[in-house]
Amino acid sequence: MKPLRVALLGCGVVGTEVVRLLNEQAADLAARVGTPLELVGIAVRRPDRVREGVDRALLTTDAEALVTRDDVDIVIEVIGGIEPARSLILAAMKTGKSVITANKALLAEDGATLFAAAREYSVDLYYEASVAGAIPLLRPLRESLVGDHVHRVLGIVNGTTNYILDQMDTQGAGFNEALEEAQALGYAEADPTADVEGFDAAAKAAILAQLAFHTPVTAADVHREGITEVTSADVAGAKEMDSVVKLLAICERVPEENGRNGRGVSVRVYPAMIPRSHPLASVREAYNAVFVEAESAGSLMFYGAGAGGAPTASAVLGDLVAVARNVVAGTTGPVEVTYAELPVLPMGETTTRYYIQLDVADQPGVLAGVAEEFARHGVSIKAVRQEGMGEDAQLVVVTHRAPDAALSATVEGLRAFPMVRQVASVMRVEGDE
Ligand SMILES: NC(=O)C1=CN([C@@H]2O[C@H](COP(=O)(O)OP(=O)(O)OC[C@H]3O[C@@H](n4cnc5c(N)ncnc54)[C@H](OP(=O)(O)O)[C@@H]3O)[C@@H](O)[C@H]2O)C=CC1
Ligand SMILES: N[C@@H](CC=O)C(=O)O
Repeated sequence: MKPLRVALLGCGVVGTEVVRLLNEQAADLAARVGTPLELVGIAVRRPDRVREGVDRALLTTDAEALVTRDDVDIVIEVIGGIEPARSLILAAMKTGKSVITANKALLAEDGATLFAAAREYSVDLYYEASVAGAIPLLRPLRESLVGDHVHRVLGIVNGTTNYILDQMDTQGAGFNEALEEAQALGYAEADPTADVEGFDAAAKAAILAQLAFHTPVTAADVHREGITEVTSADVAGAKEMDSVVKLLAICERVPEENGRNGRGVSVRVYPAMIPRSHPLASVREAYNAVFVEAESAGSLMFYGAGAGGAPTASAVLGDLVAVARNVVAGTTGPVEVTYAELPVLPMGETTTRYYIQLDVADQPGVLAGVAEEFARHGVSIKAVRQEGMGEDAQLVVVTHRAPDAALSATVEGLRAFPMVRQVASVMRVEGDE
């Protein structure tokens, strides 16, 4: 049978593993698709770079010429970033090629343009590898759960930051030392800012929210806080609470009194304390895990390798087989439909809980004064504990749920409170209700 011809854009951490799997599993892939898959070209920036196991004769720096070649059937994009990836994907689709991409940054910024093009040119756009690496997560959301009503998606979707926080928690490592290790292991993006400032997780949260709630969500809609401000004091404070700090991506419907769809969605990424008894607390190193809570299905957990060349290439190859089968059958798979126009609510309206550690002067009235500040903003205290005495006292306060704006206003008030020497740690609390 005539082989299906595949063009690869990018041959870095993920791309080299895609090439290896295509070569090593050629016979099995051909049997699964029903026809051989032939790699006909690989676009890179620096063709002279050493790439183990890659046939140099396939390399080109002219990516546009490669994707528009008449004899190419399927394009895999693992360059990353917005441009030239977007133009190349659009050029490929315009010339009738189905596309597989791992590019969460592009999907979260301008997925609507890509989905519209896929519809217009009747081609597939598959992107399982863009969220949580090897973990089959998008296809379950897009296909298996499409008949259900998803309430919440909560998870650890960035391997680099999970690795860093895990090293800080278990090894007492410093932030920079742990980041260097994550980079050496190939987890971190080329520019680690995307990981440690939460941009990578925010892009993934946007993709998850869009699929879960069938509503348009872009990275710009996501409330984002990274882990660069997480201190050893925060990690130690979490330990005292028998908790651990994790960078969480949270997508949830915000209920309204009598409504089913909710009055909107909340999509957010921030470091938060979760109890050690919570299943997400035991997600170590660069692993990812995601909970999906749906009306009929109940709670589902997806766990596995969320980053790295081989795991990500596994997801790319899964998409490749699915797309290749569609090409052989002369059809295309499901296309995203974002029919619900749910507003993404501002962070200030989202209800959260805070852990706050204060260095205070242990004088009569300090506790009453602190409690008064919480009351002034309508924030209810769940637990309070004092440690130390005299000049060296600390108050640890854990709140009940309150609008995030009220909680942060309380913290600002406490910073200005004369008997509070320092607000030593502020961390949101998730997962113990
Ligand atoms: N690494 C990971 O664990 C994961 C990555 N992803 C996503 O996969 C994608 C690829 O990531 P990764 O492999 O880590 O990235 P790398 O930086 O390792 O590789 C990028 C590749 O793209 C090539 N490239 C860059 N610009 C151009 C251009 N203008 N024209 C042609 N080729 C170009 C580079 O060429 P050259 O080699 O010559 O520099 C390189 O081969 C990204 O979208 C990323 O977000 C998704 C999940 C996990
Ligand atoms: N840098 C990302 C990898 C791909 O998504 C991560 O650390 O999770």
